[in-house]
Amino acid sequence: MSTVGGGGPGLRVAVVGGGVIGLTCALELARTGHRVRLHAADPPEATTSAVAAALWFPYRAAPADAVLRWGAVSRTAFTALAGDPVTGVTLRPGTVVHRTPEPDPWWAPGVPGVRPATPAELPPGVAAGTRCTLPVVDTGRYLPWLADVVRSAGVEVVRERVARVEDVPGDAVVVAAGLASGPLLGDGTGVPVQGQVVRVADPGLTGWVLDEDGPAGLTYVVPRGRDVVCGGTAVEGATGTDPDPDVEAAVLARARALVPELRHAPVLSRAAGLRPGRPTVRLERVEPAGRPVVACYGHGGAGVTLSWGCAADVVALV
Ligand SMILES: Cc1cc2nc3c(=O)[nH]c(=O)nc-3n(C[C@H](O)[C@H](O)[C@H](O)COP(=O)(O)OP(=O)(O)OC[C@H]3O[C@@H](n4cnc5c(N)ncnc54)[C@H](O)[C@@H]3O)c2cc1C
Repeated sequence: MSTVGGGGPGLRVAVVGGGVIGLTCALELARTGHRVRLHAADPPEATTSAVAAALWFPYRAAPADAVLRWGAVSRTAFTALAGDPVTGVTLRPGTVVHRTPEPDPWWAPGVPGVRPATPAELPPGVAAGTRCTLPVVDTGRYLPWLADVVRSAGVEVVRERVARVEDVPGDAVVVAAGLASGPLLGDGTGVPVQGQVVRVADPGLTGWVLDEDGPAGLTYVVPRGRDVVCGGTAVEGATGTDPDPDVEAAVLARARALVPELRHAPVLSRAAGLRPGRPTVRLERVEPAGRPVVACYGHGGAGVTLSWGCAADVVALV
């Protein structure tokens, strides 16, 4: 066994992908004692992960039972990180809006303290909702922090685009390259789900609002202290990543209708990204004979939400 990366005496493990999934897998593998090299085509700030709001919420990810399990592990991890401001993670109360009565949301078993929203906690014109406190991950701060922790754990980071998994050196390979993972593994079931956000100045909001089924489309408002992320869109099959001014105007109008305090908040920045959609998250050992290849991708609109739970399973599979 030759040496790849820094760290302990375990296997030489290559991780392909340096978004939230690849970084978290690399960290957990290094902490377990493996010698890890991370191959990433782009820096963290140029990934889909950097576009995410990111509220802990299991949006557009399946299967439900595994998603709840991965989500619960991640929620615990983020709750611990929220104690340290440098991580960019905070715990914030908020309301999930229900356009039709939903007394027991499917995701609620993973979240303690879930209760029906009181009328005062509901946005204008909304009849029902669920109230809870969830992690909010400011990816603009979290990803650089995570990348630093990854390097400190002895992971060697290589900025390169992998063309073939077969060519990647190592005793085991983890494919965690988001939308690019399917093509690397001959899996054609992935689909981009384009999402656009606009970030405005935070007028001092205390809570987030999520309206998945709004009459005019998906809407969320996620305050992060230095800004508020307003979204969003979910366009299956669209591949553009340039923010569209008309879409932005519509997103802002919906966000301001839900949270009138945003009416005069100036726009600070904007972004669009491609969620790695897939019928189900793929987390399995795909080449049991010979060296292990572990697939970890297809997290849809919940990659941040599932990151720590999926990384724990990846470690077990490696
Ligand atoms: C508008 C929007 C809002 C969102 N909001 C949330 C939210 O609130 N909560 C939440 O949990 N999730 C949210 N998401 C979803 C979340 O962003 C994704 O699920 C997550 O970023 C997927 O992470 P990933 O690491 O798999 O992929 P990515 O972040 O896309 O990273 C892929 C990595 O692989 C690398 N790569 C690709 N091809 C290769 C190759 N051939 N060789 C080497 N490296 C390669 C890339 O350079 C990159 O480093 C949102 C997404 C969008 C677009």
